[in-house]
Amino acid sequence: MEKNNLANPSNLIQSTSNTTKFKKAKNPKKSRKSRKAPKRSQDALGNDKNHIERTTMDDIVVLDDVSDTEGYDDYDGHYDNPQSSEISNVAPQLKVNLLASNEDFIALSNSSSDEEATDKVKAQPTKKPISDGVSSSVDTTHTAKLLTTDYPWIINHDHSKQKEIADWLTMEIRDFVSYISPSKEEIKERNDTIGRIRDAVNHFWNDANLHVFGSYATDLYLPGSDIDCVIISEKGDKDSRSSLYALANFLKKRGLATDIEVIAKARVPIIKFIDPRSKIHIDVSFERINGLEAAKLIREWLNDTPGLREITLIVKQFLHARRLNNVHTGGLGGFSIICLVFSFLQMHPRIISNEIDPMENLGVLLVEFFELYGKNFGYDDIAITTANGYPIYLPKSDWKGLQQLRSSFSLAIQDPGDATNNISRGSFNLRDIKKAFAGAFDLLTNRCFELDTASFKERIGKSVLGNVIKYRGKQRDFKDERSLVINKAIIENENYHKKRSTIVREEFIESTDDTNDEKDDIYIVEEPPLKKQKPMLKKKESRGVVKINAQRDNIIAATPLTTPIAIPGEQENNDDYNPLDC
Ligand SMILES: Nc1ncnc2c1ncn2[C@@H]1O[C@H](COP(=O)(O)OP(=O)(O)OP(=O)(O)O)[C@@H](O)[C@H]1O
Ligand SMILES: [Mg+2]
Repeated sequence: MEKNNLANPSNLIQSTSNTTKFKKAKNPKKSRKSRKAPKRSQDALGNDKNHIERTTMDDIVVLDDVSDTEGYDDYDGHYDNPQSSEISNVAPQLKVNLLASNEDFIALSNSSSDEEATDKVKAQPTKKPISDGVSSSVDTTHTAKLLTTDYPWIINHDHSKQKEIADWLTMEIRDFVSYISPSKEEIKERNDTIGRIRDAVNHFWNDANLHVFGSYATDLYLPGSDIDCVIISEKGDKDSRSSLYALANFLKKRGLATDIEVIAKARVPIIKFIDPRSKIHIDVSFERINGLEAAKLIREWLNDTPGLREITLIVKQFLHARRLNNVHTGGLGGFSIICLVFSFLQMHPRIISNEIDPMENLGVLLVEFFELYGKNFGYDDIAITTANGYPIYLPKSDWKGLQQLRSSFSLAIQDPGDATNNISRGSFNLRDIKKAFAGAFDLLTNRCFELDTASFKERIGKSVLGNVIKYRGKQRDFKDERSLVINKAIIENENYHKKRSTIVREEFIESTDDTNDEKDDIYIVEEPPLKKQKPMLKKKESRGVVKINAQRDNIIAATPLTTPIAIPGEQENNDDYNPLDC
């Protein structure tokens, strides 16, 4: 069993090298691929994890998960990264070295066009990288403007003159984020894609609508990320095997879907396909609102947590490039990554005390993130959860409903929308994830030391961040054009929640009116009817002593699990919300 010290961010501050010094807060705030069919996967013990029966009907792959237990663990929208045979087939020791030395890099985008581009890049006579592997030139003569550098975010963005290497890293992180953030065309393409599929769904089922959740509804997508959607209907009956198959067939006949897979019997039944026009991978699930709730919550986290988007995108790219973001093969999914970064930033002692401005210290924070989850975190004993909207650490033994884990050395993150759900339970390859994070910490700190002692001349054309992440694919502009085109998925998700809260309020008023009629002037406040209490956290309440104590006591908060905050009149499956009214 692997034992670790408990996570203690205050240790991290001391252990961070002089080359990655924090920058004090200037204005401290007042307070705080081509789609492949999934492979049969094995669990940590080598047992067949999901007994998938596979048939093909009318070119649609139908997958039946007869174990019917795992749901999101198996079908979570991450088949976009078929396991790299190069990595999976190497001997374990070598694999570790590859992960730690950043030699396992796989290009960023999963869309077939970008894969093609990547292949072309490999075929190009690329300029031989200088000794540190960095080349800052771009082959502009080639019509497709393919990159001949692994670190394109440094092109025309030279920060080598920065006195503090930590500042240099912070600037590179910002450049990377603006480099991979979506252009007007990309946002429009995603909007149009969803529009086409929604029209088809409305046409096929007149009581149903398509909603978007996941990274497109939170603006946390990388180029080539899939789009997660859910169909919700008035009748609530669209999750049957026959409905899934009928819709898949309809989309195919309309020319709206290729490479279709129907995964009907998982806990979360799903259709996966590629939109032929945009080549974007789409996942459609059915009759579940929790993803829509999570999208709203994550957007609130993003508003309240400076640096969350930046560090999350870097970590996502870091894991994506190592094929460690695929839950199906034991990697860490997007949702878990966001929770880890949110928890790290929200519990950082120097952010809590307003000593530092996270946006000015992204570099050190990234190094510390890798140190925390690569070296110090107590995976054996500690779970991550939220209380009153704030993340806290919780001894695993205090999480009463925690599902059986494959091993005590495993990540446990409580779903903020469902206290019984450990969202990282499928991430059984924690050893490689942890090693990759630890390796990234070593690589980044070594790089900082190396560049700190280098002359300005020696630093030219070098990258700090490029020591741990790379980008290959089509050349992009440094344009974050999210403010120029509306992301319709976000607007629709906001409208969905507005509409939903209006219905909930009206129902509540109606139920109290009835009471008044009957009892005349005897005023009785009735408990609103609850089908099932769901602990979806609302906006943050008081941070109180929970987190402060958690920090001081080595971040073990012996607080009870998230207190359920019930929404009056909420019905889990039938919320009376008519998506067509939106
Ligand atoms: N294990 C899980 N349990 C419950 N809900 C989950 C789980 N995994 C994913 N989800 C839901 O699906 C949504 C999308 O998850 P996913 O892991 O695809 O993240 P993402 O932000 O879309 O990242 P990516 O860009 O890599 O697809 C989450 O926001 C969450 O609502
Ligand atoms: Mg997704």
